Amino acid sequence: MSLSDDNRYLRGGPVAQRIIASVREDAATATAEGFPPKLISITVGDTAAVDVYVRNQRAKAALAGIDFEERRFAADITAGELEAAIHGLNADPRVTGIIIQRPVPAHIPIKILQAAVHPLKDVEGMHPASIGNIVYNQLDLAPCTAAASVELLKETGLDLKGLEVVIVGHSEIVGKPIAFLLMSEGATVTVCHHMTRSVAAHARRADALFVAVGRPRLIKADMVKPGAAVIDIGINAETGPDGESRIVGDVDAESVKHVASWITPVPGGVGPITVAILLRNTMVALSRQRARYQATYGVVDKLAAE
Ligand SMILES: NC(=O)C1=CN([C@@H]2O[C@H](COP(=O)(O)OP(=O)(O)OC[C@H]3O[C@@H](n4cnc5c(N)ncnc54)[C@H](OP(=O)(O)O)[C@@H]3O)[C@@H](O)[C@H]2O)C=CC1
Ligand SMILES: Nc1nc(=O)c2c([nH]1)NC[C@@H]1CN(c3ccc(C(=O)N[C@@H](CCC(=O)O)C(=O)O)cc3)C=[N+]21
Repeated sequence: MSLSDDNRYLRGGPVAQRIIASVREDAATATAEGFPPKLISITVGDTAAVDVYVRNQRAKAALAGIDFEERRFAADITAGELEAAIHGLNADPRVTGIIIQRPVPAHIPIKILQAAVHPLKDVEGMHPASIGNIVYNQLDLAPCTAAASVELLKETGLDLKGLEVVIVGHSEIVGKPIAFLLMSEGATVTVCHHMTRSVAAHARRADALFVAVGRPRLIKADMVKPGAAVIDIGINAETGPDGESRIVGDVDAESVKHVASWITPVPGGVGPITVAILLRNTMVALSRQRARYQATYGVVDKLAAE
């Protein structure tokens, strides 16, 4: 298929803008009704990809009318202290959503933190009780990056039913949820990881290739089927030839763009949609909390209840 360079790029900006515009309307209505949305981000230690994400969360939350607060903790904090902080946020009625930025330092088991977030405030769908929803095809609150990646694939117009999809990377937050979301859509899914014998052999069969590993230029042109859609999820900070720090993905875009029919740029691809979906998930969490509030107190309006 011959496409101009411009059409080859699946840009996330316009999709993100659409989502944020709709979140903004919902947030304004909820705020007027006495339920202002508030998102809390928890960061432990320092990671470049997290800094980029948090910076964009802050900027886009402001655009959408969602209150945003970052809580930063030193890398030597204990798991118990963090759990206590999360329990405090669970108990605070002003807090709608809590996101725990990954990675956390090795001495803190991430699962303990994810399980500490109340499922009604779990805006990433990472609580053990939440992640099961996508296995049961309840997809309205899925892990943000996975949902964002699938959203971008849909922009190609490809029919997902029976589509041959290969995912490289099987983390709980990206690769695995993408596999479940795509199975729900009827795709045939292969998942590769560091023990896969030949990632290239699998990748070359894919009509749609998702890559979430965290290794710049892991995927080269000879690993891609001509005409495929390539969704690059990697966010890696590296120093460019000019000595400046820059963000690159996991795909060698310069070579792959000549083989693939669609490729997501980094930056400007999956990342902006991830942020938009986090905000959308915050509104989904808010409406679940309102439903709980109504069921408990029999009123829809917190202000009217006072
Ligand atoms: N754009 C966005 O919105 C987001 C981007 N990211 C980015 O995506 C990337 C991946 O993130 P995340 O999933 O959290 O990372 P993890 O480190 O948790 O997972 C990486 C995965 O890649 C697999 N892997 C490692 N080496 C290879 C290899 N040589 N071949 C095949 N698979 C391999 C690992 O397998 P195994 O476990 O078997 O070793 C693991 O499943 C990072 O660059 C991150 O910054 C992450 C979240 C959101
Ligand atoms: N619990 C958790 N969930 C995550 O989803 C998660 C995480 N932890 N830890 C860090 C990674 C990384 N990540 C990014 C998301 C969006 C951009 C983003 O907005 N990128 C833009 C902007 C780039 C820029 O401003 O330079 C882009 O790609 O165009 C970046 C990085 C989410 N992650």
